[in-house]
Amino acid sequence: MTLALGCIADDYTGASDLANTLTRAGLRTVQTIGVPADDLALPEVDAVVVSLKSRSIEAGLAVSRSRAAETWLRGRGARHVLFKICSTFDSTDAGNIGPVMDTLRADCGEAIVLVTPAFPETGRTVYQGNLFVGAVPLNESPLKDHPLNPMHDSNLVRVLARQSKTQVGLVDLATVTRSADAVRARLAELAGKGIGAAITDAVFDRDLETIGLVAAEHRLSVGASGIGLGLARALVSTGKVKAASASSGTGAAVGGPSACLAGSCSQATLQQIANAERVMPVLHLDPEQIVAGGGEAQRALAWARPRLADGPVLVASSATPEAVAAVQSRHGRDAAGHAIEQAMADIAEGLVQAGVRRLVVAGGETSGAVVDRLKIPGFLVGVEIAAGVPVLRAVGAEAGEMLLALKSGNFGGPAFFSDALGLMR
Ligand SMILES: Nc1ncnc2c1ncn2[C@@H]1O[C@H](COP(=O)(O)OP(=O)(O)OP(=O)(O)O)[C@@H](O)[C@H]1O
Ligand SMILES: O=C(O)[C@H](O)C(=O)CO
Repeated sequence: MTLALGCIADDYTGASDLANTLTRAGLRTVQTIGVPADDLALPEVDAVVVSLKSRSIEAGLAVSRSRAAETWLRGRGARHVLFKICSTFDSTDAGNIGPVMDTLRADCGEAIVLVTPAFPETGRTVYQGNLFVGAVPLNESPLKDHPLNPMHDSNLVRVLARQSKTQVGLVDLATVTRSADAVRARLAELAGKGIGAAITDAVFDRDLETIGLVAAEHRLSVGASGIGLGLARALVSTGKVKAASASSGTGAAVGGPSACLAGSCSQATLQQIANAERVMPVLHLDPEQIVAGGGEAQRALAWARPRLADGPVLVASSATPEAVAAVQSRHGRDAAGHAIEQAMADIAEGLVQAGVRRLVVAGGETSGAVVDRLKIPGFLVGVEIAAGVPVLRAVGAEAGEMLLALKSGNFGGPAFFSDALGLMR
């Protein structure tokens, strides 16, 4: 295997999102869970997205796991590595984007790293270094209430500078729209001043194509699916990769019972759950019972099992920012988050034991806990359900043939759960 592009994603939904984008841009792509075991049978691909559950863990651990992934990717020919972060730059001042970027940059000897979370397809744009979610700045968006990484500053030059050891500069939109050469010159100017990272403006896909052309000449970049799109288009347009047609289906039908799990507390997911209640049974978990070890997962499985024969069910821990804050104030943000993630994993394990082979999971951390518990080592990318969310076919899963959809909290349309199950046959 000689990779054209290696990617390290800091959560599983983000990895799935990026794998979807690369596939649709013509790169044969596979998503792995962690660094793959040597005996995992992977197809011949142009890109590998190594999924880590590293976004909200201690920075040192995030760095060591990212370095192991980088070593594996570069050992398989990846000249360029993309460190895939959230399009809403989910992180705190304690890390992890800055520390991981600093280490990967030192490892590959890169003078300066292009950084942009822009992903216009999902309404993420960057202007003068400020990240917008739709029409509002990041710090005025629902991401200000994120349970684990609340975002209170939309100026990413400031945000990254607080996390990184290097100085952080800006490549503004006027430079990006001027030309790739103008971007190259700006990067050289910044690097000449000892600046090691540059937040790069992007508002349209054409800006990402310019950025991707320049980024592909470097060894490392940091961003979301948007820069992935730019890199993929650059690899195809420069002839480094022969574009492959994206999957038109999800392969052989899997069948069997289906279920949905929602741990994301995003505004989008809350709306999607409310809409799902009109078409499938929905159980809302009690986070207090989960944290107290009150058998909430067992209660959920006892509720779900007799309903699976009649159709899909949805089990949700998701709650409003106010309710989440109340739970966190009583039990601590990390403790509450971890306990609920593990309860979701318990429920997923029980559902698979009950025969479920088609599973939709909402939330990156939630997906990480579920996929790890199901011991799924990798995924092939199927059809796109919504921007940033494909159907995934498990590779090497203990349970055998499975289809999953790992939905980023903020992604998907109002009827996402039904839409997903309709494509997961
Ligand atoms: N009712 C609740 N109270 C407190 N915390 C909760 C509750 N429900 C879920 N959580 C926690 O909130 C966090 C949600 O993070 P997760 O990454 O799963 O969703 P997300 O951030 O919306 O998704 P993405 O990262 O894909 O955008 C998890 O740690 C989860 O355990
Ligand atoms: O870039 C995004 O928003 C990705 O989908 C993600 O990282 C979700 O956790």
